[in-house]
Amino acid sequence: MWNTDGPRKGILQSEALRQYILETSAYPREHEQLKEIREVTIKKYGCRSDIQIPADEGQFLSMLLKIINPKKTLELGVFTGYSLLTTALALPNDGKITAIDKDREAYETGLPFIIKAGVEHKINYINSNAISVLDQMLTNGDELFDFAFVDADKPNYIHYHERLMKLLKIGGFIAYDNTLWYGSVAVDEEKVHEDLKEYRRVIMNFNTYLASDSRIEISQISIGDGVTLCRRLI
Ligand SMILES: C[S@@+](CC[C@H](N)C(=O)[O-])C[C@H]1O[C@@H](n2cnc3c(N)ncnc32)[C@H](O)[C@@H]1O
Repeated sequence: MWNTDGPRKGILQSEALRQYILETSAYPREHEQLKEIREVTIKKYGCRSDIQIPADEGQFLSMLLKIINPKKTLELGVFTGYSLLTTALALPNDGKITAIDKDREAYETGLPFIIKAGVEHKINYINSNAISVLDQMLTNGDELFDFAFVDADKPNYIHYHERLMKLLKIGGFIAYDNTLWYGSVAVDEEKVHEDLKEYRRVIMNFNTYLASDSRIEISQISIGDGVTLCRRLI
């Protein structure tokens, strides 16, 4: 099925199928406070709310975390906290998440629901530019992470990856969001809407970069807007 208008015109992507997955399996099982974050985000940010991860991706992330059972995790790109609350709920009681974002107002929009869910004690929120925080962690020689979820500015993904290769334990995982860029990666550039072109190139370059990185194994998953899961081997 093809979208017929808007910035995703001509992109092979089934909105109907996506809606089916959300309504049949994701929304009926969505945690009450995740639903509240989703709704308050739509109310405050309108169309821009679609930068938060969708409910089905949240449930995938939650299951993945329960399998990995990490104690120390990192999130780059929090926005109003949908993926953050998902992670905090999935972590064991002694698990911690360091969450970095430069937009405090967005974080504070979702914070009342994180508090209501009773998991704020697992969160260390840092209101800053992610690259400078990672550089500071490298300088400090901080304890290594078991898991990282990356959903911040796409042009920095390669820079995040190089830092995370030093900040992640061997055997640890990184999940990169948006690695299919609304499906545009699979469409010829001339058919892609102008609004998607710049980051399409950035994401395609990043995907090629990851595919040739022998320090990791990877699996690219078509959920949400695409997630690439990496495991550090060396
Ligand atoms: C796609 S949104 C994150 C969505 C979030 N994971 C969720 O589930 O709602 C991207 C976020 O990255 C943040 N961001 C972008 N560039 C950043 C940077 N250089 N350092 C820190 N945060 C950044 C933005 O402020 C924005 O809140």
